[in-house]
Amino acid sequence: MPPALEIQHATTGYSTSPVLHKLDFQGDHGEMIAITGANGAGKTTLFKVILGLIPLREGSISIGGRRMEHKKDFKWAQKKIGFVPQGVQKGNLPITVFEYVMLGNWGKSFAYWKRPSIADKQKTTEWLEHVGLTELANHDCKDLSGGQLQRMNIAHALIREPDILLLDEPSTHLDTFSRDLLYRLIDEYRQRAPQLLTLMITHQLEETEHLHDRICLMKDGMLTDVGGTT
Ligand SMILES: Nc1ncnc2c1ncn2[C@@H]1O[C@H](COP(=O)(O)OP(=O)(O)OP(=O)(O)O)[C@@H](O)[C@H]1O
Repeated sequence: MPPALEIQHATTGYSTSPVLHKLDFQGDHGEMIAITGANGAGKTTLFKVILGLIPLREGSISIGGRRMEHKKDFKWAQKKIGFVPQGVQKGNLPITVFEYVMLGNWGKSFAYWKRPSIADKQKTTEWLEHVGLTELANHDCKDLSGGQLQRMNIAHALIREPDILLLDEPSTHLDTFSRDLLYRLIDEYRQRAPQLLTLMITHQLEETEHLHDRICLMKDGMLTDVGGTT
C-alpha cells in the first residue's frame, strides 16, 4: 500500500528565500505525528502546501500514492483531508453552527451548498452532539467563543471521515474540559478509522504524549524525526 502522504524535496516560500527547503517526509496510514518547531519555522506553510493552497517551487507531494500535479488532484485530495486551522477564524458569512459543520461533509465553502439530505442532517446532528454543541446548533458562528469555534472546526474536519487529519495547534483557546474532549474525539475517531494519518502541529508535546507515535521537528526548512516521545 502506498504511504498516506509522501513529500519529496519540497521547496516553497512567500518571497525569494524559501520557507520549506528540500523537505522530505513520509506519513503512513494509522500514524499520529506531532510536528513542532520554533515560531515562523514553516509548520503552517507545510499544511498549506499539503492542502494545495501554496504551490511548490520544487519537489512533489503524493497523497495515497497519487501525485499532486494539477488543480484537479488537490480537489480530489481535499475530500480526503480534514483541516483544523490555527486560531479563531470566524469568517464573514452569516452561517449557523449546524450549516458550517454540515459543509464539512461536502467541501469547504458556500460554493458547495446543496439541499441537505436526511442523512446529511442526521450526521451533522450526531457530530454536534459529539463535540457538545447541540444547544448552539442554530447560533451564528460569529457568536461562538474561541473554544466553541475550535470544537465546531473539529466537527467540520471529522464529519467528512478524512484519511488525513491536519491539526494546527488545535488546543489553543481550549479549556481543560474541551482539550480532553478534543483528544478523546481524535482517539475515538482513530479507532474507528485505522487508516487515518494525523499530523498535529503543537508546542505542547507533553499534552499529546499518549497519542502521538513520533515527533518531527521543523527546522531550517526541513522536517526531522526526533523520536517517539518527549
Ligand atoms: N502569507 C504570507 N506572506 C508572507 N510571508 C508569510 C506568509 N505566511 C507566513 N509567512 C512567513 O513564512 C514563515 C513561516 O510561517 P509559518 O506560519 O509557516 O510558521 P509556523 O512554523 O507555522 O509558525 P507558528 O509556530 O508561529 O505558527 C514566517 O517567516 C512567516 O512570517
